[in-house]
Amino acid sequence: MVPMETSTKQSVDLITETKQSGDIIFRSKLPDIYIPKHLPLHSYCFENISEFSSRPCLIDGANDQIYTYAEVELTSRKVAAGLNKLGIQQKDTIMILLPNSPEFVFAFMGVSYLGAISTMANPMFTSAEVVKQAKASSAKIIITLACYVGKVKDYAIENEVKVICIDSAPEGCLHFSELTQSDEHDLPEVKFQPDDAVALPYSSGTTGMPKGVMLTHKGLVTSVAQQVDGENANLYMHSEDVLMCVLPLFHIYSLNSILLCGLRVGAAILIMQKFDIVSFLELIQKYKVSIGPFVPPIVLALAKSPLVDNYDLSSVRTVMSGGAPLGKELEDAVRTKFPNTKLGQGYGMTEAGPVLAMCLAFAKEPFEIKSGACGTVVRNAEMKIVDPDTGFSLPRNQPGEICIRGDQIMKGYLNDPEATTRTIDKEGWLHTGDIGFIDDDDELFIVDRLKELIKYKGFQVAPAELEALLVNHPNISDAAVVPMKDEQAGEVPVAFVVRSNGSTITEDEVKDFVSKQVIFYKRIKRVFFVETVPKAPSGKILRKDLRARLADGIPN
Ligand SMILES: CC(C)(COP(=O)(O)OP(=O)(O)OC[C@H]1O[C@@H](n2cnc3c(N)ncnc32)[C@H](O)[C@@H]1OP(=O)(O)O)[C@@H](O)C(=O)NCCC(=O)NCCSC(=O)/C=C/c1ccc(O)cc1
Repeated sequence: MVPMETSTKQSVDLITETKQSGDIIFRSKLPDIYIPKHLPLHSYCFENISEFSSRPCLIDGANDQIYTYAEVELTSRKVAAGLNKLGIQQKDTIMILLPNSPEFVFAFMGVSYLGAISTMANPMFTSAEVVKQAKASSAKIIITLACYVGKVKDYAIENEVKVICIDSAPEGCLHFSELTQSDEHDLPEVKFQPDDAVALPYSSGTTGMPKGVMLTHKGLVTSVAQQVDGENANLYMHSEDVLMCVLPLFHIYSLNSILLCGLRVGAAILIMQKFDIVSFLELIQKYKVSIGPFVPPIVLALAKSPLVDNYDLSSVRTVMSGGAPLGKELEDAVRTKFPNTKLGQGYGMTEAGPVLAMCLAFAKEPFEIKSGACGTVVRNAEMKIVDPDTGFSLPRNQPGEICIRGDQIMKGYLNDPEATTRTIDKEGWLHTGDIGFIDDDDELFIVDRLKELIKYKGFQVAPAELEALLVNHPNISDAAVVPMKDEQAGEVPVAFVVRSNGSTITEDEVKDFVSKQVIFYKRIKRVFFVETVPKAPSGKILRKDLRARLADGIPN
């Protein structure tokens, strides 16, 4: 690697705001660096492995099993060879339907070695939700646990999709050892293009149904480099760090900012399958976790749970919160409780690759930051704030839509050019649907959301998906779903429902109808019956009006 960074010293006259074709563009306070964008993701992640090949790479929190870097790298190549033996070729898609586990990592990296694409799905999804994603992504193999096979069995048989289990494989399924016992030398020669997709997470973006987000080798390499590369890395981590990996790897936050960043620097990645406060605290103490990338509900638990005082958490030097907004009060409370820990926020969105902004207090040579900010735009990228009505870019301290440009953003949505052009404009700017401003110190503050999205504990809920289910009910003629504030979850989905003529359908009936079809976090928490759903002449639901009604007090 040839770092082009000449100085890591903070310079007061660094130009972080420039004008280009009339646009006001913001950049990081950190200088741009050389990023090896030509490398495939796995080569980039394991580029420096010789420095730490015998160090722990993955620690399985469930059974204390440790896999070294050499083992993880070799097993990933074996998985690639095994997938190839099963007929998987470059550009084919594999579905990873797994909770956090070492096998998740072997599968994801193995798929990368083969030039194939991983689509990750929440194993708690209902059968309909999994099948929808498997179908849309044309997944050829599904890697899962025996207890989830029932969700995909019929689909797999009808479509000749192979199912591989990482535990005991039921009849008709293969065992993961078929992959890990392959000869790594049987890997075919793969010619990688930087713009080839490697990951296909699903996200609804600013509007509509969940869509496949094509993240490329170049995009993910760039995103990881923006965080952990350079003499003065923005998110400083190294091979002696232990990263807590409790956030689900099937979402891009954990996949990118924990797994891929951790691999790049040679850190130990401590895998937890499910959040449970006692085991979480025990594992932090036992393995001396130093970096905790979390979401606000976990930060809340750290601030509020009396159990925290029973453990020695002094090894934790960095706590990052992302995935949903962290209130200033909570941030201050945690800071007071853990004075020796750096706490700050990162701002990500699946489509943006995902990281747009990162707290500069996490840099190797840290900057002063303010509570409530979600970081400063990452290096090697451009950010602008756009007036949603006029499209003009705005100066500091004026809120508008946050837009980002750089090699890290998605290539586009799979098979959806219309949604892609709605999100990435002709000049390459990705429009986030979030409203924020940049202050005099280059810190970004998010203040509102233009997009429809609901965030339950950092999990995405797409209103359009729930509305489509609701209007399918014979006793419902129209429906709109919006977020309602919730202390535990941040937001929960609630529905405004128009009954069909003469129908007496009740709130519980509506809730049950939806609950049967969706994962737990998409369940509708309240139903408000209305005469009509407010709509613009174009037919677009006026969600702002409904959100305002909720803010004024519970309707009905
Ligand atoms: C760990 C959390 C915070 C809390 O988990 P929980 O305490 O189990 O609560 P849940 O509400 O999630 O789960 C509740 C239910 O699910 C059940 N459950 C739950 N996982 C299980 C299980 N593995 N088995 C079996 N039952 C289970 C659980 O038992 C429970 O069941 P029940 O009591 O019947 O309702 C969990 O909500 C969580 O992982 N949230 C994070 C989601 C997430 O990663 N989002 C990121 C999206 S991508 C993005 O925004 C990117 C931003 C980004 C930002 C910065 C960056 O640097 C980069 C990126």
